[in-house]
Parts: sequence; C-alpha cells; structure tokens
Amino acid sequence: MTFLEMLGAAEQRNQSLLCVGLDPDPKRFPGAMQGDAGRIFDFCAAIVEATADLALAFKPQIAYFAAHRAEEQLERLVQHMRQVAPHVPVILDSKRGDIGSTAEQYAIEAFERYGCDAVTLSPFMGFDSVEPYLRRHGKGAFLLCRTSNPGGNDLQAQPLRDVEGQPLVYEHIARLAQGPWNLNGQLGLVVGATYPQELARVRELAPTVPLLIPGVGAQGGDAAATVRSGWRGTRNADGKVQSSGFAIVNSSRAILYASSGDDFATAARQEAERTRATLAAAQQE
Ligand SMILES: O=c1ccn([C@@H]2O[C@H](COP(=O)(O)O)[C@@H](O)[C@H]2O)c(=O)[nH]1
Repeated sequence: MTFLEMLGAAEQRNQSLLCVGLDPDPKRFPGAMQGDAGRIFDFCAAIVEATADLALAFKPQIAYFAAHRAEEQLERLVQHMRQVAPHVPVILDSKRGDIGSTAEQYAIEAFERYGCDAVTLSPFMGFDSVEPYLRRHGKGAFLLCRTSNPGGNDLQAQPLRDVEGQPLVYEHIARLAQGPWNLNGQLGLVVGATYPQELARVRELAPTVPLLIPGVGAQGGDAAATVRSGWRGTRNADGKVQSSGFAIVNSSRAILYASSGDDFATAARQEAERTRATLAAAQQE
C-alpha cells in the first residue's frame, strides 16, 4: 500500500482528519513519569493506544526523542504503532534538507531505521535535496510551504522576481509539489492552520496533494476554518467520507497534555474526540 492509499483507508475507517502529534516532553509527563526520559515510550504508547481508532495519522516529532537520547524508544514506538494501529500511517516530522548524498541517509533513517510512511522536508536546498525521498516507491514526503509560525513569512512570503508571474516563495513551492517535483505521486505540503487565507491559496494552487496542517490546539488555529480552507473531499448523505480531501490536521500538545494527572491517556482521548468532531462538523458545512 502506498502512503496515500493508507491515508485514504485510515480516513474512511476512523472517519477522521486528525493527526495525533507525538511531542513527548518528560517535564510535562504525569505523576511518577515526570522528568523521566526513560518513560517516553510508555507515555507515547499510552497515547497511541488511546487514540488508535480516532487518528488519521500519527506524527512523532524527532527532536523530542533525539534531545533525550531516545531514538531507540522511537524505533520501538513505531513498531508498537504497527501492532496496535496498523491502519494508521506514521509521518516522521524531521524537516530534513541537505545535499543528495546526505539526503539518501536521511531517507534510510526515516523509512528503514524508523519504518515510517512519510517524512517532512525543507525544500530550501532545491530539487536534488528532495529527490532521494521521491525515488522511494509509495513513501510520502511533505515540503514545508507556509509554516504555522509567525516568522514563516520572513522568507516564505517573499516574491520570486525571476519566476514567471512573480509568485511568492510558498506559492512556488505549492506549484512544484503539485507538478514537476511530484515524481512518485506521494508528495505533499506543510501549511499552518494559523494562516487560513494562505492555506486556501495553497489548496487552490495544489488541489490534489495532501496537506499536513499543524497549528490547531496549542497554537490557536481555527479547526473549522482549516477544513474550509484545506479539505477538498466529499461525504455521502450518511456523512461517511466518499473521496479523501487529504487534509491532515495535526494537534500535539493539546492532546498529549490534556491532563497532567494519571488520567492523561483518557483525557488525551477526550481531546482527540473533541477535535475530530469539530473537524467532522466542518466537513458537513
Ligand atoms: O509549520 C509547522 C510545521 C511543523 N510544526 C510541528 O507540528 C507540531 C505542532 O505542535 P502543537 O503542540 O500542536 O503546537 C510540532 O511538532 C511542530 O514541530 C508546526 O507546529 N508548524
């Protein structure tokens, strides 16, 4: 199964646009786990188990593992996801971007070492830095396009004077992903929920690629506006997904730390259910 086939199947099965982000910060762990980086696997596994039937995708952010020398726990976590949620694709958020020979190694890291289905990439170094991932049959890649942070506009909203029509940088990235760079048909874009107008513009320029959309929850992005701007699927009269719109709406901290008590997994499930329902309601509008 390709990444996009997995995504479509997960959307149907879990009736969800919600990506559960895994950003484990031991300082925020509950009770006896607090401050213990050796419990990263246990914390994340509990979240995965609690949300396996609610998630369209899982997105571990590699920095939260590497910072605590917990790469081996990330390996175990992805294996655990395959056991308890084999239908949910895993997107490694590592935002890699380097020359081709180094990119080959990063592709091995994402797809072989960790066994993920997709990876996030910076397009800043150009096509040859992205190509090694695109040569992987069925594997997904998401290019940073219009990111959710305030500084995203510093570079991404600059006009490209030498390119026809003088598009903004993020508009150019969207066109490349929709067209010439999309070698294996599995390329997508990262666009922040915090900028719904830019999200709508990216969707206009790249109507069929998957959009990974962080920024709802802790960053305050409007979940309903995100669906209106970024989702292009359809539902039948019963409300079931008919064709996938490939909007993958990520929330990390709001779900992970919904409670600081021993009920953290139950609270995470409730927050994931709430967010999934908000997204689903907007799909009916
Ligand atoms: O533009 C971007 C790209 C990536 N991220 C990542 O998504 C999550 C967001 O976490 P929240 O707790 O839901 O705010 C995090 O891993 C970021 O590294 C992003 O926020 N914006």
